Amino acid sequence: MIRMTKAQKKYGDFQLNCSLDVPAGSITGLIGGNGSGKSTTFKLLLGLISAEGGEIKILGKNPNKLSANDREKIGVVMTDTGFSDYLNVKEIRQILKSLYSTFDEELFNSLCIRFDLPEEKKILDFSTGMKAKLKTIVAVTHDANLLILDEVTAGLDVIVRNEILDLLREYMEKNEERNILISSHISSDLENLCDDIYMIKNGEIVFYEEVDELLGQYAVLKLSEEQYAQIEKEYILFYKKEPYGYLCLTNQKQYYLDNYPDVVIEKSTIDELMIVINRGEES
Ligand SMILES: Nc1ncnc2c1ncn2[C@@H]1O[C@H](COP(=O)(O)OP(=O)(O)OP(=O)(O)O)[C@@H](O)[C@H]1O
Repeated sequence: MIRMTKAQKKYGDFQLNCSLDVPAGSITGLIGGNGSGKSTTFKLLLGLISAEGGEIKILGKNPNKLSANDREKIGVVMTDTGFSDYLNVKEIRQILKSLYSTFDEELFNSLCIRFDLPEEKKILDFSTGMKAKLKTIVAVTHDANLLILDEVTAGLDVIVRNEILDLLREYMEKNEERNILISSHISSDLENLCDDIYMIKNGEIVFYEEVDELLGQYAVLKLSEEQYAQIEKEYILFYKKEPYGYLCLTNQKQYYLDNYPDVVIEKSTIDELMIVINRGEES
């Protein structure tokens, strides 16, 4: 559904050079710190900016060649796009009706009721959570095959975040050909939602793995200087110097459990993996 091969874009000192693949039927996460290139990647995919090199395919086409019909099949949430703040839900429903032949008004109405979105209040007076819910409802109510969601959960409390994640799971359950590409810097959101995760740093993909593998086989080892000097480093992917010694990321947790019973091996979350990868060195 999505294939980017060395897609390039330069802004001053920042150089994006991104390759990623999102097959149909999956939820893929793009994770990275501030300014790592997540939004730039999404803008390239949607043809909102043009690439300076590489190849980009979305729904099998170059983003600039997408027809209006193709665009109906893509649901989008971007941080800096959306409807005018002076519109209300009622007016937005009318716009969606004329914009999308596939707009599901019944679903839109029921989701607005479920998420307590008032009909007459201007978006200007919506809270951050209400705006995020509305943007997500818009993305999932025109029968899109693909959702591209940039930081849809940013700035939301844990309850609203979970409501939105549930909505995305329901969207996926309706059709096994659907898929989602979602970016976030809240990795726990992605851990509970995605099938696989790309990590982007300084415009380049530095890491890719399936979430089941990440949670099953990966671990962070906490080593003293002495332990670090002695340990087998073949299965250490990244390491990070700490005041007490080293944090090391491995994808062979069992090997270290079996062979180094004295080493502290933490059951790692994606947040911890991300810190070692982002702040550490490749082994
Ligand atoms: N239109 C632009 N003009 C100049 N520089 C830009 C422009 N858009 C993005 N950049 C730069 O490109 C880099 C990547 O930005 P991008 O918005 O893609 O990061 P991000 O990973 O989405 O960050 P965040 O999580 O903070 O939203 C940053 O250094 C940013 O300043």
